[in-house]
Amino acid sequence: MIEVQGLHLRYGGVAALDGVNLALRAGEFVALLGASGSGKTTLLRSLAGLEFPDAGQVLIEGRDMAAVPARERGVGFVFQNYALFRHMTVFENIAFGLRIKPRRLRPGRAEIVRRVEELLALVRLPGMGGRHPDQLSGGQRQRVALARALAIEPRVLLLDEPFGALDAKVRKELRHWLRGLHDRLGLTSLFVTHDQDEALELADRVAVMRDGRVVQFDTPEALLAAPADAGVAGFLGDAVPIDCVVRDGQAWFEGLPPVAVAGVAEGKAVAFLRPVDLLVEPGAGEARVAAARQDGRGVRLTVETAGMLLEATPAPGWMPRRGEPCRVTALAARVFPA
Ligand SMILES: Nc1ncnc2c1ncn2[C@@H]1O[C@H](COP(=O)(O)OP(=O)(O)OP(=O)(O)O)[C@@H](O)[C@H]1O
Repeated sequence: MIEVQGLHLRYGGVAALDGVNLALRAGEFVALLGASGSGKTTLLRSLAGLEFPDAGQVLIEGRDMAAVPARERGVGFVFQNYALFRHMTVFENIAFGLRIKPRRLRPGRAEIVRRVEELLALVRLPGMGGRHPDQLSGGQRQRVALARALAIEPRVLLLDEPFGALDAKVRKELRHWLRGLHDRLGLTSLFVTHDQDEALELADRVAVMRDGRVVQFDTPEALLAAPADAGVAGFLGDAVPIDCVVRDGQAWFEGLPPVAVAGVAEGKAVAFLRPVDLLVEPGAGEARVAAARQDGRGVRLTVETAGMLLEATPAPGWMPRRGEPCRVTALAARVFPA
């Protein structure tokens, strides 16, 4: 559906894209995840036809986009803080998406009214067409921006941190709603975020970018279970890196029992452990409860062992008390040579 092959783009001395390869299937919702400056926005803008790569190819539905201008790519685009036209009403903002269509595809006036009403209903803002952007909440404004992007009936939707500026609760609501809309409309979507929770929760597959490249492209489950390298492991799943030594098929730690590892070279290594990987039981052991509190998700536990503070998971039914001695077992670890 969307194929990116060997994409390179330099800004002066900086390789913003350094050989990007990525292939999205029709109907997929893919998150593009990466640290600031890893090239996410540049990749999205290249797909939209707003940047021109130095080398490589972008194919959409098998067609090479090199000579296809942005407005003819059939791609809808939503940015973070998408500047709606402030002097225009919501209706006019959305209609703009239709009016910029090439002349031969541009609908007539009555059709535009009908389509805008339909889009307002779709983004759950019926009857709001007469308002100006400054009379809307941030979440409502982003939905207008989405309606404007959807006005051209794109097959492909590109979203660059569309909810980045909104508070956590609204953001969470909108992302689930967006995922539903994507499914209903049968879109193929690429969603930029630097929020791993957002990526892992929403996407069918996640492309992790670093230094202008896609370093791993996988399902959320596969990314968490088998990160491609230490960089990806450290970026995902709240994992903490802990030094260890690999010997006889096990990783040996200070202050933790060894964990079986397969296929890692013997010698110094670094293990990434998430809170769910560390099971803590009450009773005499090397570790101590450093902090424990209950919240809506269960018990949040921090243990101290060998001078390290580690977030961990308490054994079922146990409410740990601060200072209590305990034993920590690592259930799994992702280990890479140091
Ligand atoms: N117009 C530009 N001129 C010069 N350098 C640029 C330009 N746009 C981006 N860059 C550089 O290209 C690299 C990739 O930038 P890009 O905006 O694609 O990253 P990003 O992953 O989207 O970052 P963020 O999460 O901060 O938005 C960065 O090093 C950035 O400084």
